[in-house]
Amino acid sequence: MDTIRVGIIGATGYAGEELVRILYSHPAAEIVNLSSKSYAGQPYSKVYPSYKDLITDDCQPEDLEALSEEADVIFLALPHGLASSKVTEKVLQKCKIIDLGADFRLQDPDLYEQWYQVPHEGKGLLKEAVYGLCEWKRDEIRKTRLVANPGCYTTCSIMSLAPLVKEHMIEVDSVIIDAKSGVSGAGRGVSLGNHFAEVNESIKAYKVGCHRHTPEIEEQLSNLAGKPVTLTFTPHLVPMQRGILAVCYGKLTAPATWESIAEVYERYYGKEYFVRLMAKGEYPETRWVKGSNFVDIGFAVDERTGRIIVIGAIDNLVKGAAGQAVQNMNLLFGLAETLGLEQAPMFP
Ligand SMILES: NC(=O)C1=CN([C@@H]2O[C@H](COP(=O)(O)OP(=O)(O)OC[C@H]3O[C@@H](n4cnc5c(N)ncnc54)[C@H](OP(=O)(O)O)[C@@H]3O)[C@@H](O)[C@H]2O)C=CC1
Ligand SMILES: CC(=O)N[C@@H](CCC(=O)OP(=O)(O)O)C(=O)O
Repeated sequence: MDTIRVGIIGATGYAGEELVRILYSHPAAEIVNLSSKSYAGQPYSKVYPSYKDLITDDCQPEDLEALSEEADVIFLALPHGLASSKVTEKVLQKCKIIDLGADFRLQDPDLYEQWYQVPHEGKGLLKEAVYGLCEWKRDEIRKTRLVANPGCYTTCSIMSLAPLVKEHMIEVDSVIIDAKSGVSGAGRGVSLGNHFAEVNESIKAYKVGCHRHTPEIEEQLSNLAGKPVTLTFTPHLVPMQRGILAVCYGKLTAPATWESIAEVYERYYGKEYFVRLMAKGEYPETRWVKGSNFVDIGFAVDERTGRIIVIGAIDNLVKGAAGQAVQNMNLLFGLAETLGLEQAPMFP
């Protein structure tokens, strides 16, 4: 097996660091570049002392074009609005790109500009960008040069709802997603709303009715449904380091039992290594997926109201970011999808 040469831009952020953690042990990958704006010239192990004696390289100033000559794949783990101007045809001719940010996720650039309030500088590349939700898009991912790695809330929500939407088993205007995230979902940058005293022993909803993952979930579910899906998405910040729990409600289009729904989930996910379906009466918890690339999914049918409640749990930094990005890399290079990603969850 040839070694895949990997560059990480934005290596000092939480998603970048999680890429480093996973790729460090990946049997077919070698990290050849760790780029940073603020820490260029400093040892990576000084930014993250957990890598003392493991990674001796310094952070490099960012130079995507030069790096594309050296690397087979480059991960971008930057705030939204930057990747769309950095990824060019010239870069893509030399290497593959996996963008962990949002710039290439929405197919419609107007929708992007409306929700993100920044201009999209790479409109010409949107057509070939593939939304990297591996379990649903693997054939397209294998053929592309540019992967738009999904967001953390979106991964958890879409994975939880997709079989029902695809099979037209829930009303497309009835979906409500009530999701909770650990604080690492907000990144390493310090902000008033995210420091310890502000989040500890409290829980808050935020960006109510206006979170930018709403159009991303709607667009992907609409593609699966073959008609527009509109939904309500409410994110919450909870005092834990990692994890997303998405509790998704929908009105069933026809009466169903737990067993009949379970049969559908089994059909779509029964052979998926990273999807773990719960038994009747069992529901996912973030602590059971922490540090792993698993998506745990459980559900209940409320026969009284005709509603279904589907609950999904992921680690936001793994299946919600770096783990899924490495899963995408494995697909791009024809490797086993699970390579380097078989870590058991960590507990507590
Ligand atoms: N955290 C999460 O759970 C998830 C994050 N994502 C996405 O991944 C991306 C990175 O997120 P995350 O790691 O959390 O964010 P962080 O704030 O932790 O890290 C951001 C990184 O981007 C770099 N950076 C910031 N501004 C600039 C700039 N102007 N030019 C170049 N580099 C810059 C920083 O570099 P430095 O400080 O070294 O200068 C740092 O390495 C985002 O798009 C985010 O939405 C997606 C799913 C989940
Ligand atoms: C807790 C928290 O703040 N989470 C982030 C989502 C992280 C993520 O997935 O962001 P992107 O889709 O932009 O990549 C937020 O709500 O903005």
